[in-house]
Amino acid sequence: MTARIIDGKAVAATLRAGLAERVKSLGFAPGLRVVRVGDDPASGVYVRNKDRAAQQAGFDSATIQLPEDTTEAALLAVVRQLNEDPAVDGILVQLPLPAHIRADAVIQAVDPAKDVDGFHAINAGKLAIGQPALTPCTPKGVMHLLAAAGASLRGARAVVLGRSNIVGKPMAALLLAADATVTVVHSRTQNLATECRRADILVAAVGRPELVRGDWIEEGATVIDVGINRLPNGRLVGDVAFDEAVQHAGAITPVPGGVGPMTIACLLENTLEAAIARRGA
Ligand SMILES: Nc1nc2c(c(=O)[nH]1)N[C@@H](CN(C=O)c1ccc(C(=O)N[C@@H](CCC(=O)O)C(=O)O)cc1)CN2
Repeated sequence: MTARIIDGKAVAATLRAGLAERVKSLGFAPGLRVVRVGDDPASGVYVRNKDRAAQQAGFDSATIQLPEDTTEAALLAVVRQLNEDPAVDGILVQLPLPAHIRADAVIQAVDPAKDVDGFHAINAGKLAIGQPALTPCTPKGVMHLLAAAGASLRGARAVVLGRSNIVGKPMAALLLAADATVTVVHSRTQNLATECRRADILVAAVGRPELVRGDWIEEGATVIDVGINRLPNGRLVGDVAFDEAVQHAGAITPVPGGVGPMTIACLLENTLEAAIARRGA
């Protein structure tokens, strides 16, 4: 079997075009502010791409760039100012932050109504108990990809590889809400390969280049690769050994061009949702 490739760039472009149409009909431009601290080069690329995508879709978007030696107190003051600004609907603090800043303190300082990353404990808690919430962009993007691929989730065995607050845990909650039977596995799980082989739907989000081999994949399974790992030779690979996996999966996302573009499209979707909820539009 050779898997069908799930084209994240195309799905993201369609989602962004639909959002741009909805923004046009709003009569105001939803406000997004992305805060970047320091000079991490990958973050620089992601933040520029977010800003460009937001502006193209008609959002009022700007990046606030702060120096590497910004103190936690100074960053918290910026977040508080954005919380108070009525023109701002969505706030995102780009991660990773420099080591001297406690990321969690910053995440919990964002007004939950403007938390377009969906990382605040209020939004994470609502998602966990099945209430409407701003939902983390990457797992939300995965759900869009699964829908675009025609994956049927009800009663399917879904395995999430990774247990981060940003991807693994919210991913499991979203799949559970869609009636999948969900197992979360991680670096300490015994017999990872055997666990993964049980999956009809496998979401790999563990941050280990090409950890998932072809023989970890059930014939015909849908494989979503959230990993974005840069090898020393500069090549970008996922958490799944794509050339092997494509021989077993029924459908698979590539890296690049799979989940990554969806993360940005879903940030715009969250910002529009936050704007509508805040302004009663
Ligand atoms: N505050 C947040 N920080 C981070 C998040 C997040 O959701 N919120 N996620 C990641 C980075 N990220 C968005 O911020 C992100 C990563 C990758 C892509 C993407 O489009 N990747 C391309 C490849 C790009 C390349 O060449 O490097 C792809 O996969 O096709 C978008 C967004 C960590 N931080």
